[in-house]
Amino acid sequence: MKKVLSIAGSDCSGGAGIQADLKTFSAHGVFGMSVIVSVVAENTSRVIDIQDITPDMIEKQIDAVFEDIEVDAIKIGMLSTKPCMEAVAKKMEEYKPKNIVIDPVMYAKNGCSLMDDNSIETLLKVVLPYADLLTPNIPEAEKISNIKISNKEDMKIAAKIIYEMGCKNVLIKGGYYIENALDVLYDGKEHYYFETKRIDTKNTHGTGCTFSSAIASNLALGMTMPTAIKQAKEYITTAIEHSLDIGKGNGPTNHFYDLYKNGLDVSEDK
Ligand SMILES: Nc1ncnc2c1ncn2[C@@H]1O[C@H](COP(=O)(O)OP(=O)(O)O)[C@@H](O)[C@H]1O
Ligand SMILES: Cc1ncc(COP(=O)(O)OP(=O)(O)O)c(N)n1
Repeated sequence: MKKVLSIAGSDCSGGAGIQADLKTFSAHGVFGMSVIVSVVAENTSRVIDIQDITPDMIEKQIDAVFEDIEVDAIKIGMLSTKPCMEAVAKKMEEYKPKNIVIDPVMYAKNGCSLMDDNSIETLLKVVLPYADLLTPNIPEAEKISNIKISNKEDMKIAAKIIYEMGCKNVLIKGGYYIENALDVLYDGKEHYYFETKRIDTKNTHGTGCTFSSAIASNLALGMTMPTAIKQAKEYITTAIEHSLDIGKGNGPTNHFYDLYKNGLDVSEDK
């Protein structure tokens, strides 16, 4: 069984962060592991508070995984402060794992900040170079590239600017902000486009976490980058199409729709 690690924050309401990552790993048939970087008191409507795990404890969690288990891919999500970023980058340098997908989480969909604004330089200089794939959404890509993104052409330009900062591939996700759900990949040579119709739903909590974890799972399973993204795009689109009206705000996506769509038989006399 392929083994995939999430290094991210915990969303107690279950739709985003570590919880979304582990559900996504299970839905892909890979063995999921987690290093918790921050504990976030949040739900489908708001972020109440954030408590970071100490850098020393982040490092020890990463050591505990790597001294024992071969890791086939990593998804890195919310890194709220400079010390958290430095701890994770130090361990990436030490263990040099393959297939690192980094979702540079800055804000939750409800607008609440998940990253200290003063840490962006550290994110770009210390963390970004470890990314086999960086997956910013439009506001994150605007912050990183320093350009305004309003259409596909802007996405292409921003992707090139971000690629030049040192990641191996960049995928700008246009789901929430561009008319169609268009994502643009740039690998240093070519642009690739992944496009679906925009699904009219408010229940999109955790889409970015789920998408990046699906890509990491697919890379662990041996797919090439474009194929891993194409398959993950199909997965996230289905998960959004069948998203769950749970909570009072933006409900979560449905990670196990494919598993349950025909009715899971849980009878005992089989
Ligand atoms: N309403 C939607 N309909 C279809 N696809 C969507 C929708 N919202 C997001 N997506 C897709 O979900 C994935 C995650 O993107 P996005 O929601 O922009 O990330 P984030 O959660 O980081 O803001 C992308 O493939 C994006 O195109
Ligand atoms: C703990 C934690 N990590 C990341 C996020 C942001 O997740 P994302 O997939 O971008 O989903 P939205 O917050 O935009 O719905 C989070 N909320 N919590």
